[in-house]
Amino acid sequence: MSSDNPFGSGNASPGASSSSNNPRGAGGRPQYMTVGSGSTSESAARLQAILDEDSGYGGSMTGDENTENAWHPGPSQDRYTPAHTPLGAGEGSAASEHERKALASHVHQLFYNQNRTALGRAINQTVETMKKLQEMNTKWPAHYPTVQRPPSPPGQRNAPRPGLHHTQSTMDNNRGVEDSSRASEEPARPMMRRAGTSLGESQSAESSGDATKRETKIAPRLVTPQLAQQFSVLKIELKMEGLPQTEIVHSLEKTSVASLLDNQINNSIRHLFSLRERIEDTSSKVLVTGDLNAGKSTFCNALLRRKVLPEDQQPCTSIFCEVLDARENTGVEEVHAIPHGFVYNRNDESTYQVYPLKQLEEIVIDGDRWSQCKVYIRDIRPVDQSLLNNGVVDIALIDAPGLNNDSLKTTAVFARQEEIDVVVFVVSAANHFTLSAKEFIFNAAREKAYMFMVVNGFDMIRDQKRCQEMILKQVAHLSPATFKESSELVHFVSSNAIPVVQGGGPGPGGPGGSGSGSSSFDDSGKNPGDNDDDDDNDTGKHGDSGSPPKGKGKGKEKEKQQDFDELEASLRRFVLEKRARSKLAPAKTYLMNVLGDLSTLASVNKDVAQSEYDRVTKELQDLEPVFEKSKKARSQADEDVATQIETTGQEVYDLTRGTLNSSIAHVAENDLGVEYPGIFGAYNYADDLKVAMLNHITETVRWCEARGREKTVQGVSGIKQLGLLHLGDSYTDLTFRSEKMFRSKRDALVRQVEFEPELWDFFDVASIWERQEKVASTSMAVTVAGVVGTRMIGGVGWVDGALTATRLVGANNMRRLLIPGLILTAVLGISYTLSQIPHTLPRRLSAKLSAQLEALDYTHSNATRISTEVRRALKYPADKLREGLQRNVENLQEQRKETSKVQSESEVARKYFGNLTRESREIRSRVERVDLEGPAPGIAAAYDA
Ligand SMILES: Nc1nc2c(ncn2[C@@H]2O[C@H](COP(=O)(O)OP(=O)(O)OP(=O)(O)O)[C@@H](O)[C@H]2O)c(=O)[nH]1
Repeated sequence: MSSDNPFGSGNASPGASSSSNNPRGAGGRPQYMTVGSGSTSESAARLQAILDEDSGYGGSMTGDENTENAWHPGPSQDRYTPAHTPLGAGEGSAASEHERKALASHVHQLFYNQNRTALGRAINQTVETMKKLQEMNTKWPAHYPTVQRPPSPPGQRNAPRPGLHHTQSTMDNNRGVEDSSRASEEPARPMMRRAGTSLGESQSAESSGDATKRETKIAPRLVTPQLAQQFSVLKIELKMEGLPQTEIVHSLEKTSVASLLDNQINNSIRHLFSLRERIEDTSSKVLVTGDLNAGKSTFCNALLRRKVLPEDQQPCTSIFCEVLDARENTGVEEVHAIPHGFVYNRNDESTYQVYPLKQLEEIVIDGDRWSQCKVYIRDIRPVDQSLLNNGVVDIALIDAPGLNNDSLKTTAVFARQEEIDVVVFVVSAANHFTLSAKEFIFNAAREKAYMFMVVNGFDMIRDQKRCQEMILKQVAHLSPATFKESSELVHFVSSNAIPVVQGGGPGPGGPGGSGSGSSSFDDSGKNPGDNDDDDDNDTGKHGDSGSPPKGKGKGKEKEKQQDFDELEASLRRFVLEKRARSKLAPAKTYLMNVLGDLSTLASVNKDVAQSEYDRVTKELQDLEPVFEKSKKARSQADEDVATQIETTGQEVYDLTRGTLNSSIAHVAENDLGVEYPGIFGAYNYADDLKVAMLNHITETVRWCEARGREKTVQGVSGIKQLGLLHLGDSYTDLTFRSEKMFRSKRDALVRQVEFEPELWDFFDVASIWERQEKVASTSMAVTVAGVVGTRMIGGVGWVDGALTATRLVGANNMRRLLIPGLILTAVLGISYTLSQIPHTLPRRLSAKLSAQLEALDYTHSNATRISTEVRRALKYPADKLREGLQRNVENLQEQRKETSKVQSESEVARKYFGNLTRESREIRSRVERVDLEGPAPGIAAAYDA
C-alpha cells in the first residue's frame, strides 16, 4: 500500500526521528502487517521482530538482518507506549499519524500474543490439575458441596441466597447500557448467569452485594438451585422426576457423585482443548451485512481489490458467500456451493459442489438451491496489505444477503455464531438506516456493543456534512457504544471508487505474488489502461451505476482512496481487538469459571478431608483403649473360663468319687428293702441282695450325675456372665439342655459286675462267734459247744479243754455224754449259723462287690466319666466365648486398621485439596490478570491521535 501513499513511499515523517536516524528504516520494504496506507518505520519493524520472537503466530517475515539497534522489550515492554511524535505540518504529520497507528497495532498484537500465551499456559496447567483431580477422585471420591437452603420466609417458596457469580470477562463491555436496556425490556427474566463462552456474553465479576441486589429484582418465585449458583462449569446436571437437583445429589452415593464429577471433568478437559485450539487459530471471520443494495458486495470487492463478488443494481446476493484464502483450498481458486441441509466439510465433496469463480454470479442468486458458498481466491494484494492472508490475522469475509423481512432472522442467527468475530454493517449513505437495518442493529447491540459501520455510496451525497450528522445521530440511538468510538468505527466511503482487478480470475499482473498484486495499480489508484483519470466508469473501477455528483478530479479520487484506507486500518484494528475478545475471552471466561469451581470444590473437599481426618483421629484415640481392653478381656476370660472348667470338673470328680466310695463301703448297712425269706429262700435272698446293692450303687451314680448337671448348669451360667461382661450385646447366648448329659452307660454296672453268692457267703463263722460272745443268755450246751468249739477252734487249747471236761465228768460219763453233746453242739451251731444269714450275707456280698468294683476301678472311672462330661459340656460355651472374644479383638483390630487407613487417606486428601485450592487460585489469579478489556497503550495512542 505504500505505493498508494500520498506522501510518497519511503519518506519518513519529519517527526519520526527514529526513522531518520537509521538509514535502513524508512525506505526499507515493510516487513510487517501494515495498518492503513502509511509508510513504515524502523521502530515498527523492530516491533515486528518482537512479535516474531514472541512465540505467537505473528510476523510473517522479518528479514531484518541488522539487529544491533533493535529495540528489545524490557520489563517495561507491556506498558510500552509509542512516543508521541511532534506532528509536523502537512504530509509529515499525516505520515507520523500513520506510523503511530501502525505501532499501536503492533503493540496491540504484542499484547494479544502475550495474553494468548498466558491463557494457553493456564489451559495446560488447568488440564493437568484436572487430570490429577480425576486420579485423586478414584482414590478418594470427591465430595460434592452440600447445599444449605435457607428457611423460606412465610408464604414464599424457597428463594436461595444468590451465589457469587464467577468473573465473566467476555467481550463487549458497557454492560451498564446493555443491562439497563434489557432490564427495561425484560423485567421478569432473571436468567442465571452461566459460564459464558460465546461471543457477546460480556459479564464482569459480581460482588455478593450486587448479587443480592440483583436477587431482589428477581421474582422470588423463581427458584434457582443454589447448586447451580455455586458451580458454573463442573455443575452436575441431574434430572429426576419430582426431585430438585440438590436433593438428588444428596441422595446419591459419594462414589456416584464422584463418577459424575469425573465425567464432568472429562467434558471440561475436552472443552479446554477446543478452547486452546481456538486461541491458537489465527483466522478471524468478518460478516458483512446491511440493507439490500447498500453495496456490501462492492465493499467486499474493494477490500479484496478484486471484483470477485457479483455487484448489481438490483438485489442479487441471496446466500452467504464466504471469501477465503485459496491456500486453504490447496491454492486452487474455486467456489464450493453448499446445498441446503448439508454441513460443509471441505474434505468431503459430497457436502458441496465445485464451480469455477466465474459461475459465482449464478450461484449467489440461486438461494433456493444453495444455502451458502465458499469462495476460495488468491489475494492479489501484497502480504502486508492482504486482508485474507497477512500473516498476523487471517480474515475471512462473509458477504451476507441484503436485509429484508426474509433474511433478517437468518442473518441475526448467523451473526451470533461463535466464529463470527466482527460484524460490519454497510448502510447506504443515500438511504440511511431502513427499518430492517434498525431492527438488526438494535438486536445485535445486545450481543455486540460495538459494531463496525460502513456508510457506503458517500460519493452520491451532495451535502456530505449533513449526511454525516444525520447518520451519526441515528448510530447514537441504535448503538451508543459504537457512536462513542465513531471516529474509529463509523466510516463514510465510496466503495466503488476503489480500483479493483476485474473478473473472477486473477488480474493481469497475476494474483499469486505478494508484490505482483500492487503492480495492477499505478500510484494514482488507477487500473492499467485507464486513460482518463476522471472517468469513474472505466473498467478498472466499480461505479458502473453512474457518475458521482462529486469527486471529479485526482484530488477527490485520492481523498476517497484515503478514506477507504483509513477504514481498512480501523477495520484491522477492530478485528484484532475483537479477535482478542472473541477468541481469548471465551478461554479466559471458561478458565475463570472452571478454576473457580475447582477452588470451591477443593476447599469444600479440603474441609471434608480435614473433618474426616479429625473424626478418625478421635475414633482411633477412642479405639485404642477399647482394643487393649478387649485383648486383656480375651486373655482374662480365657483364664477364668479354664479355671472354672477345671474347678467344676475337679469338684464333680471329687464329689462323685467320695460319694461312690462311701456308698460302696456302706452298701450293706443300708436298708436295701430285701426281706430274708428264711433258710429255704436264702439263695434267692442272696440274689436279691446283690441286685439291690447294684441298684443302690447305680442310684448313687445317678445322684452324682445329677450333681454334675447342676454344677454344669452353674458353670454355663458363669461363662454366660463372663460373655455378657466382656462382649455385651454381641455375646450370643446358647441354650443349654442339661438333660442331654449322661445319656449313655446307664446299665453298664449290671453287665460289668459278675458274681454269684457262694455257700461260704452264707456262713461267716468268725463273725458268728464274735457275735455269740456278746450274747448273755446262752445255754450250757451252747456254752460247752462254745467252749469246745472255741477250744477246738483255738487250736491246741481245745485238747486241754476236753481233758478238763473229762476230769469233771469222769471218763465213763464223758464217753456217754460226748456223742449227744457233740450232736447238740452241732445242731445248735448249725441253727445259730443259719439264723445269722441275714446279717452275714449282706456284708459278705458287699465285701465281694466292693472288691469287684475296686478291681473294675469303678469309682474312678465313673468320677472321671462324669467330670469329663461336665468338662465337655462346659467346654462348648467356653469355646464360643473364646471365639467371641477373639472375634471381638479381630474386629477391633480390623476397625483400627480401617480407621488408620481412612486417617492416612484423608490426610493425603487434605493435603492434596489444600494444594489444589492454592494452585487453582494461583492459576485463576494469573488468568484474571490477563487484561482483554482495556485498550493497549498503543491503541490509546492511536485514539488520541
Ligand atoms: N455510486 C456508488 N455506487 C455504489 C457504491 N457501492 C456500490 N454501488 C453500486 O450499488 C449497486 C449495488 O451494489 P452491490 O454491491 O451489489 O450491493 P449489495 O448490497 O451487495 O446488494 P445485495 O447483496 O444484492 O443486497 C451496484 O450497482 C454498485 O455499483 C458506491 O460507493 N457509490
